[in-house]
Amino acid sequence: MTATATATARRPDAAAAPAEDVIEVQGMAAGYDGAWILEDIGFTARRGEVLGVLGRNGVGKSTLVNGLLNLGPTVTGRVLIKGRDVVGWPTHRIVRLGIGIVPQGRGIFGNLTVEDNLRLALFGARATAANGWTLERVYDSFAKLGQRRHVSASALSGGERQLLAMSRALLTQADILILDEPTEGLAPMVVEEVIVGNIRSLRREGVTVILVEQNIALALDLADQAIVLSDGGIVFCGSADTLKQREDIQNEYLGV
Ligand SMILES: Nc1ncnc2c1ncn2[C@@H]1O[C@H](COP(=O)(O)OP(=O)(O)OP(=O)(O)O)[C@@H](O)[C@H]1O
Repeated sequence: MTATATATARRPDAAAAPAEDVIEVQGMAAGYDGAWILEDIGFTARRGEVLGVLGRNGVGKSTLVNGLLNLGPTVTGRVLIKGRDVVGWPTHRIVRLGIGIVPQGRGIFGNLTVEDNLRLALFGARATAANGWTLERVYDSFAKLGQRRHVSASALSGGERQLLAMSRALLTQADILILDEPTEGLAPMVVEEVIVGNIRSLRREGVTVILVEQNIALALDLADQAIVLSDGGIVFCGSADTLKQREDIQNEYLGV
């Protein structure tokens, strides 16, 4: 049922940076209270690529990505982030390697302004080895946030909240960004205008994106590589282009 594979296909417009593996997972199990949700998980993600994490509701996608950061689930096996095995590390130490997460539900402070939300993220950032993200760069890259910097975050639209959450993660100096269902609850036009374009530009800048998505068409459009989870393991690991052609896998495991 499970499969471990390293997928290597790259899109022609992939970032020019060397395609080093920034995440390498081997024989990982993750679960809660002594019961494993996922076992024998193995995959790699390369710098500047989008990796889609797909599967039906409740299959363990959030458990997997939260496990990478030691954010709740119990994890065994090997989780190498930029070559360091982080299993057992506290989350704050893992984050310092340059990996950020935008959790499902976004995790922003509604009673603070947009700018205060961003400044809080900067406050916790590494003092050295910065990835170059500053408030000014956020406002340049995500113009909508610049226009609304003094507005309370609770007044933002769903798409703007998602941008704010992504920006907060980038300001912690992340160059690996985990997005857990970024399109959830957003209108199709907002998804297209706000999410798709910005994920593409992050990728062009060399940010590695781990994209957990229920919207399979969108994920396959954005992703270079994909893994599909089912029954506690990986049932597909390979290029998004291959998965696009595997209607059997899409039908059986993704309900397409
Ligand atoms: N904190 C927790 N404690 C115990 N069980 C949990 C916890 N979080 C999730 N689970 C269980 O782990 C399983 C996988 O949940 P998870 O949220 O990882 O799936 P998912 O694929 O992300 O689902 P969805 O697409 O609905 O967000 C579910 O059976 C869920 O009930």
